[in-house]
Amino acid sequence: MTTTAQRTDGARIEVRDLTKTFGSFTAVDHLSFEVEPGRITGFLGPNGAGKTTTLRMLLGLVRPTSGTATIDGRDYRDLENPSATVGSALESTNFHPGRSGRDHLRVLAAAGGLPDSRVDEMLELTGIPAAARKRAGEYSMGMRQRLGLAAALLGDPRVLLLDEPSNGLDPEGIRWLRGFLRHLSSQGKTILVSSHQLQEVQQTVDDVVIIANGRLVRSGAMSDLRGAPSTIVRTSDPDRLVGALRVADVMAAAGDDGELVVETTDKRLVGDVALRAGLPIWELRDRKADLEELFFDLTEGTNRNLGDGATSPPPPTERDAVSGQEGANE
Ligand SMILES: Nc1ncnc2c1ncn2[C@@H]1O[C@H](COP(=O)(O)OP(=O)(O)OP(=O)(O)O)[C@@H](O)[C@H]1O
Repeated sequence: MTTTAQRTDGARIEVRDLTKTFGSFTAVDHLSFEVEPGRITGFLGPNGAGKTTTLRMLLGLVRPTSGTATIDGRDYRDLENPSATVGSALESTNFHPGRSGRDHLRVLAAAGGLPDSRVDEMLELTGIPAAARKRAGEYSMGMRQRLGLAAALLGDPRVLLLDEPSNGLDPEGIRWLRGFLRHLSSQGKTILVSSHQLQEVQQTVDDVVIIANGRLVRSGAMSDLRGAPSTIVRTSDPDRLVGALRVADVMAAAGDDGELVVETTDKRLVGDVALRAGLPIWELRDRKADLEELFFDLTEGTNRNLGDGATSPPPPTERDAVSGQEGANE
């Protein structure tokens, strides 16, 4: 791993007041957010929220109606060395089915002026060296995802844009991807990952950007979004324990299924208060606020693809795509 061994100079992604309309339909609506180097950022939203359209604008594949989407301070098309700046894997399916994984990467490497040795390094790095000679049409979904990742990494880019990279990976593959992205971010790379798999995202990302109906609904560090950590406790008489905790200056409220949510992480304190009150402890554990809960609270009922037609978009056309570049990076 010679080329990925050092820490890279960070490159920020900046989306400012970005809007994209298709006819009368607004797919992305005055969206602003930043993605920082050395961090993994999850890009979340219900189906049709505008994630892919935003990623395509960042890659210069779709022209914004207004606003800007820059990488390292520039529009994609103004980057001096695009393949060393940004790598992307937007879809995992569009490799030429008759071409081997290695040949596919060689074509991309040649186009980017990179040596063939880089191809073998990337096949190794993404765990598919044995599949190098196999035709891409025979790859499993998980292997196509890894090949897409290998293609994205060819130019050792400072920024990675990945659309649903864990789709089709088995549990071992998902664990591998998590470690792999963590390794890349520790080198200072800027990683933006769209995903629907919230449990997985929760374990992988440092920051999230959540959008709905093309608009930002929340962004920030996972640790801030989760709210204050607290403790779950279960006992025979929850009301009495709430009273006893209040005397000890600790607030508690009823949660689901007879449990209490206590506003402290000090489990020993909760246990001592219960003991003094003569109450049994049936369960005592940390409560980590759930990304899934937060996501549904923020985006409930906003899936435009399930609408009644009044708010649905027109059928996709290619006329708004930047001519000649459509699909160039995929
Ligand atoms: N070329 C196009 N012409 C018309 N409408 C489009 C076009 N491209 C995207 N849209 C619409 O814009 C909206 C946002 O689509 P987009 O693919 O960006 O959403 P997404 O958040 O990536 O969704 P998913 O999670 O399903 O991939 C959708 O309703 C989609 O149908």
